[in-house]
Amino acid sequence: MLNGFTVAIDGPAASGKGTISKAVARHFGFAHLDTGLLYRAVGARVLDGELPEDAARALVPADLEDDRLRSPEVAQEASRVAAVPEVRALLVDFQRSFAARAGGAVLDGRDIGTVICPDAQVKMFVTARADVRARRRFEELRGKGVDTTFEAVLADVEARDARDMGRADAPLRPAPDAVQVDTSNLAIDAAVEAAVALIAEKLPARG
Ligand SMILES: Nc1ncnc2c1ncn2[C@@H]1O[C@H](COP(=O)(O)OP(=O)(O)O)[C@@H](O)[C@H]1O
Ligand SMILES: Nc1ccn([C@@H]2O[C@H](COP(=O)(O)OP(=O)(O)O)[C@@H](O)[C@H]2O)c(=O)n1
Repeated sequence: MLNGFTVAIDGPAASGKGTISKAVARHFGFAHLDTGLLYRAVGARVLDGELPEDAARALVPADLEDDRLRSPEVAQEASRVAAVPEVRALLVDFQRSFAARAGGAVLDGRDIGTVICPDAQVKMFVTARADVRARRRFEELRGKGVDTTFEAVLADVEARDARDMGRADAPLRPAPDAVQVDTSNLAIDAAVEAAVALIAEKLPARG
């Protein structure tokens, strides 16, 4: 009954998209796709010497399991390859098929509500101040043993935001019908509750 029910969650780097997406997927039993991983996997292949378009064409599911994908170096390369229209075009079908799967789906990224799933039943645009996002990502990376500084993480976040908002193809911006949630002063539980309430309102009546 929920076939094709899609939740689109977009926003800048480390705003909390993934955290909210995972939690609502668990809550409603939806499948979840972190679309950033696709661009990160292309970026990782490019760091290994492939050309962006070849890398996007060669992508296989196992690429998404690579431990390196969460590193700041791969994040930077991901935002570079994400500005290449051919790369974006090669990733569209996979994302749309995922969105159409049985049982409902939540996809998080930059252009889900604007380009990939413009007809999504629920659209959220998650934001937070850059210093707050960088602080959270810094703590997360430090927890994983990555050797970095708050300043370096802030620079990464700001550089990627600028590139993601400034590109011509599918720039990062809220869809006109997206509900904007600023998590700067919102705990994870409260952010998840807001998302759950929003989705519950739009779910088709059961029974
Ligand atoms: N509302 C919040 N309050 C505090 N920390 C948060 C909140 N949302 C996410 N985080 C933390 O911030 C980091 C980035 O969140 P994540 O969901 O990975 O962001 P994104 O998917 O947008 O990059 C994670 O370590 C996560 O646990
Ligand atoms: N739908 C998407 C998802 C990610 N991306 C790109 O991929 C990069 C990494 O995305 P991500 O979601 O994994 O990054 P974080 O927000 O987790 O830091 C972003 O900076 C974007 O350049 C995109 O262009 N479109």
